Amino acid sequence: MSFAHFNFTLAGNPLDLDKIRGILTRLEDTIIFQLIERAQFAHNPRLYQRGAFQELKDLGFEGSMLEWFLKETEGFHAKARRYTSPDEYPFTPIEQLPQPLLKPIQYPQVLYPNKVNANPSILSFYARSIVPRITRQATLALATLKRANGIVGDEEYEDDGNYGSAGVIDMEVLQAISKRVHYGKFVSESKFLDDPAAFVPHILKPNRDALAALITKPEVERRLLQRLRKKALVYAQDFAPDGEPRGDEAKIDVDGVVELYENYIIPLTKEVEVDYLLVRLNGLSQQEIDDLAGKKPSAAV
Ligand SMILES: O=C(O)C(=O)C[C@]1(C(=O)O)C=C[C@@H](O)C=C1
Repeated sequence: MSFAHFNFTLAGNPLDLDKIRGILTRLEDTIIFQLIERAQFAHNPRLYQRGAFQELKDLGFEGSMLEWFLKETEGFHAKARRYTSPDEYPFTPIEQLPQPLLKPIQYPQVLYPNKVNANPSILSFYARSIVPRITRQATLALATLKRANGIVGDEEYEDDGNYGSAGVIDMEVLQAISKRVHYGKFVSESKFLDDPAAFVPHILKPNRDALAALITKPEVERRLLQRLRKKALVYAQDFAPDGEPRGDEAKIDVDGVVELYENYIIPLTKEVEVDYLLVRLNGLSQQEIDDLAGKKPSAAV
């Protein structure tokens, strides 16, 4: 017997909102720890620039080194059927990835069929805003070291040459953020089924702002940001051999982690929720839509 199909929701009702929020909370830990890992290295902007490495151009690859890492790694993961799971989304266009070698798993159809994919936005904000922010300390330390060793006037002070190490961590951060953001579809389906009549008119119109207002829960966001700051403060501590906190400089810019959630991860999750709702009635008959529009809410969320 295989339990693989339970993994993406840990069994039970996959649309239980508390359970989905539990998955989002667990992913906070993953994201914070991976950002701490990435913060050890300098910015290394060449990783994110298209065509920065002649070696890749010689291979006929036009994208950035990070995109190359993603394509190669996701190619391998695709063979192990990673992207057949409803909560896994590759950054490389799926048609450029190999077919799974393993037989597909028959996942229960929980989400309404859709093509919503926020990965291009995630990749762009991560490279443009997140990496420079969380690597600032490491980059400054590198510049100081280079200056102390007489390497002055070096424009590449943000570059420590650890492209492999930094890029591998980047991929892990990106995959965790992507999973988190695309869980918005499960959140959205759960909210929709809870009170379809509230959503149907705004989907038919369509009215993004009204849908965004329906899915937004300010108190949940407020508590999330509060919890995230506390977690980041604890995880960012260094410990002495006897287990006492050292009180040194934090291993990560805690404000940077909170801003990442506030300015990018939560807004993008909401965008995915709204985008998903906008296609939620596609292909349904008028009768089916009327039935949904006439349904009573099951419980307050
Ligand atoms: O928990 C929810 O209800 C969600 O929709 C998820 C989320 C989030 O990204 O964390 C997004 C929108 C809500 O305002 C609250 C939280």
